[in-house]
Amino acid sequence: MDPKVWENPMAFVPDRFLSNDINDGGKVFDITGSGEIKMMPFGAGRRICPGLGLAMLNLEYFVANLAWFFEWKIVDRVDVDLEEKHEFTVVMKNPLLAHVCPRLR
Ligand code: HEM
Repeated sequence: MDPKVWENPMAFVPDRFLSNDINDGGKVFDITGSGEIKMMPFGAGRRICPGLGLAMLNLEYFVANLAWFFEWKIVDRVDVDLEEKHEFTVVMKNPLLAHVCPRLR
């Protein structure tokens, strides 16, 4: 992949969360801010969230279930737009529109 795409924080490159370094063979993305700070949803340092491990397990389970039980489709003629805006936190400028249907068993 072109490294310039990788460096653009707005580009849809979920693989960036597999590694801190595209050449290191899949080391896990550091969300603890112990090396460099790229993303620290649980804070960093001495007061880092002690529930980090529990929260990550739950989030993976939650997202896996959303993908397993529902079919997700974008709304016709509305592209996914990753542009952001600053409110209390950073949010999507144009919220994601999706059709969500239960998968038939
Ligand atoms: C997605 C879920 C969660 C997020 C995003 C989150 C995020 C955070 C953040 C940003 C802090 C502040 C860290 C700092 O001051 O540097 C924090 C603190 C804390 N979190 Fe979480 N947390 C989550 C889940 C949990 C869970 C599941 C528990 C407990 C079971 C927990 C317990 C705590 C406690 C006790 C603190 C205070 C730590 C201190 O001040 O020393 N959190 N969390």
